[in-house]
Amino acid sequence: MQYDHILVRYGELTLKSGNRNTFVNQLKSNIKYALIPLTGYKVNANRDRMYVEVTEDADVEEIMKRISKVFGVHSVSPVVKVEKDIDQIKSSAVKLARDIDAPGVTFKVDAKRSDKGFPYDTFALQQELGGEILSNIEHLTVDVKKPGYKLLVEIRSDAAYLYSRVIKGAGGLPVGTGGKTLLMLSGGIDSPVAGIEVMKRGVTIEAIHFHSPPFTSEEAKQKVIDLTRIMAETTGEIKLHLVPFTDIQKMIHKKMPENLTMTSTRRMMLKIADKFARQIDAKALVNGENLGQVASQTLGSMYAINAVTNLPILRPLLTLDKDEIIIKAKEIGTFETSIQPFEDCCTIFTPKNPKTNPRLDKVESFEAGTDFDAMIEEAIANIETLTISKHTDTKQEFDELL
Ligand SMILES: Nc1ncnc2c1ncn2[C@@H]1O[C@H](COP(=O)(O)OP(=O)(O)OP(=O)(O)O)[C@@H](O)[C@H]1O
Repeated sequence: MQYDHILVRYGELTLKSGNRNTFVNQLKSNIKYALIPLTGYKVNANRDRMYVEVTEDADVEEIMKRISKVFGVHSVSPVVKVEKDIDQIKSSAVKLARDIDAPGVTFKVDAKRSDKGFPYDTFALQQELGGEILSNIEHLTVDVKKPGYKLLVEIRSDAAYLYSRVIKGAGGLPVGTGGKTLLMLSGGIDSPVAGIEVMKRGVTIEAIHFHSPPFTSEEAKQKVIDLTRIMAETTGEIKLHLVPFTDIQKMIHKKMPENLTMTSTRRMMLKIADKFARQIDAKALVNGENLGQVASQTLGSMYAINAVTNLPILRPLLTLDKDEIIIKAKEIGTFETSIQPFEDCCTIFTPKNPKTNPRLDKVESFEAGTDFDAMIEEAIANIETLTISKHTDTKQEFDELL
């Protein structure tokens, strides 16, 4: 069957009646971005739903797959649009039914009529179309209770729409409608998943990454670029801020007792993220922390680390098990990149026995002996910012260039 439109149903947008136009426009622009560089489509949006008109040579399956991954999309269906004329509707219904025709297959016609002026009510329409299909197609039989296929017909004000498939969308809200956050992005499994989770609620992210060359490699930096690129696939460009962290890490190791270096490292990262978030007008920080997973993520550690900021910290993975996070990382496509073995600055400087319940007053008094604030200012002044989109070179392409 040749489909001429893809019907896009909105998710929670229905709840946001006040800002509906803003939401719809943002979703439209996010969908257009997700479809680059495909051709053969035109996106038409109205307050209730979106129709993407597709030409005969368009790759309808790929277009649907991409749209279904955009946050704010509840579901998509490939549809045939015809005039509200019973003969045209019948002929399209038969064509659709031919696609599912096979021995033993059952079906049911489900009609909806928002145009009450249409001469057939839903029951009569179902009868007409069911009868037409049965008399034209060899194998199909009707089963109204448990049909193998549903053939859906909607009679709306502008036209009639027919379809049989409903593909689940990503849900959530369109990215760009919920303010800005700063994601603390390591090269690990968790933080990219945390970023995607908050984007699902409509917020935009910029990412901040701490690296310590020459202790961390170019490959480790490229890995973070690759992760950002995957996150940017359906959501638009993401700014990635790379903070030179070597001097601060060296100083921490020189001045702090070994078992407090990890706590202090996290506090310095958070101080920088806090200051920088304010500069870019981000209203919250996001990280991939998970309660109890490692020494820095016990309640005691979080208390001592968190004390340096009063910005909200969003921790969307806080209560998940590692295997649940891995499933999500595989779904969004970051897992394979995250497990590449290039070391992060925290891994390299990890102390043998980090304190799992560090005392805040002790950490603060040790830190007070060093002018970390000046070093923090310097690190922020030397941040390198990259704008990453789905067109940014991947590590593989980057390697091929060398
Ligand atoms: N080098 C870094 N740059 C930016 N943020 C970082 C960095 N290292 C850690 N973080 C932040 O701190 C969080 C906890 O990091 P940690 O390495 O302790 O745990 P993790 O559970 O292994 O997380 P991940 O898998 O994201 O690395 C990360 O999820 C991330 O948000």
